[in-house]
Amino acid sequence: MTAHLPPGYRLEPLDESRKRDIYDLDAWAFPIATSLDDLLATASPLPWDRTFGVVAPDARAGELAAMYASYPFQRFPVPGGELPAGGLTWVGVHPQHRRRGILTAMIDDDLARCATRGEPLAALFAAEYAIYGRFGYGRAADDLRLEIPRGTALRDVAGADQHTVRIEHASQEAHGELVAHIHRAAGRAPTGVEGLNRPGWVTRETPELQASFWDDSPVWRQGRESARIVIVERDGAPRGYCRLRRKLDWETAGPRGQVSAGEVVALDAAAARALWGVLLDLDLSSVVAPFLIPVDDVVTQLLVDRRAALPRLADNLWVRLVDVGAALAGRRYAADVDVVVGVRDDRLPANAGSWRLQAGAFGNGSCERTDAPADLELDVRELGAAYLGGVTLAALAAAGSVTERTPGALARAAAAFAWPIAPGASWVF
Ligand SMILES: CC(=O)SCCNC(=O)CCNC(=O)[C@H](O)C(C)(C)COP(=O)(O)OP(=O)(O)OC[C@H]1O[C@@H](n2cnc3c(N)ncnc32)[C@H](O)[C@@H]1OP(=O)(O)O
Repeated sequence: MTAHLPPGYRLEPLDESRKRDIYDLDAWAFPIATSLDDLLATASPLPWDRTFGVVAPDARAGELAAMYASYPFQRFPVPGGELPAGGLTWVGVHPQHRRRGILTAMIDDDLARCATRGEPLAALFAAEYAIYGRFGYGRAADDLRLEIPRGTALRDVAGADQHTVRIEHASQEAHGELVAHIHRAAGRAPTGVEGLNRPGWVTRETPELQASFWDDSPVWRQGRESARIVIVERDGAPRGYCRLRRKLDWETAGPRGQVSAGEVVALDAAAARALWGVLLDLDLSSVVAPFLIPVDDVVTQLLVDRRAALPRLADNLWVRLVDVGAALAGRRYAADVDVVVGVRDDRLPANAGSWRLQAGAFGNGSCERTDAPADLELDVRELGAAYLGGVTLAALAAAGSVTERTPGALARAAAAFAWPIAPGASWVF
């Protein structure tokens, strides 16, 4: 099913010279109080060779009706490995032009480009939950939002007291390499076991994404201080970091400061305990709110009373299989598996049909087309949901979205597709 733009509309590549038009359109799609000039002063994360606009038939010079971009993730973490993926982002349609099929046409354009570039996956963060399922994206990961009261008790971890602490102004120049190194290492082996990675723990792979992450323009402060960083070190080597901003409010009863913590990332439990110990004891603060954390993050085990942190679940990554064969062969499985999967895919017919997946537990596998009857049948959307190992095929079957044709196949496949580490990205793209 390939959609086309409405009559008279045309798609065109956008380069950096169109930045003002892009930010103007973006501010129409995502209302924001900040002036266009202030927005233009921020570091742009956009990949200029993968950014596209839609122009209406009656457009004034430079005026955009819609846009989208796609980050080039060469090393998108999948269970037990990495694959190229397109990270769909900055999707926006001007309110004047909505609900006439422009997003649908842009999705088709993006998926076709992913296929041409050899990216077997597409991934995104959804602005609204209901938008992307119809296009074959499945909700593949959740994350936790916490509000942890100051002084909340943490369980002890041996070695935590061996760490020293640095608290500094955060900058790319001073901390860029340190943060990139710890972030990547923490995703590659959260338990210290090589190969047992965190799927979806995508890194900021381009210089533009790096610059945007570190950008500390006043626009992003919203009444809070400039960016700071807490680093915990052991024997002089950095083992964990958290970039944060504090905001101080006074009430009759005293100070009510909030700590907006960005990523809280550590290389082992002792470093995590040391880092959270600092965050939960900052003077004049009353609550620490990490932006988002994986659902199985170490802190969920360290909190003596997790309820006190008011945990809430949010959807994290959505995944779309662009090339079912390459995607299924490109990840590892947590149990031996030999299953024929019957896939429906109305958008990308090359994915539709039966695929035989064979793999040994935590080893290499293959996925080939077959004429054999399917053991399991499902839509490509469900395959995307299960792909990172955080949503089980059994849960999808319970909801009527996966059909078992061969008795026993669901249990075996569900165990194999699951992954010991919960998936999720630590930042929103
Ligand atoms: C990965 C990211 O960048 S997420 C950011 C997404 N952007 C935003 O949320 C900004 C504000 N919203 C917008 O810009 C637009 O409304 C968009 C991009 C969400 C939708 O664009 P449109 O061009 O109106 O979508 P289009 O006309 O192709 O709609 C296709 C289908 O999706 C449905 N749809 C579109 N938006 C939504 C929504 N927010 N919630 C539920 N359904 C939606 C339409 O109803 C339509 O359904 P139908 O085929 O059954 O008729």
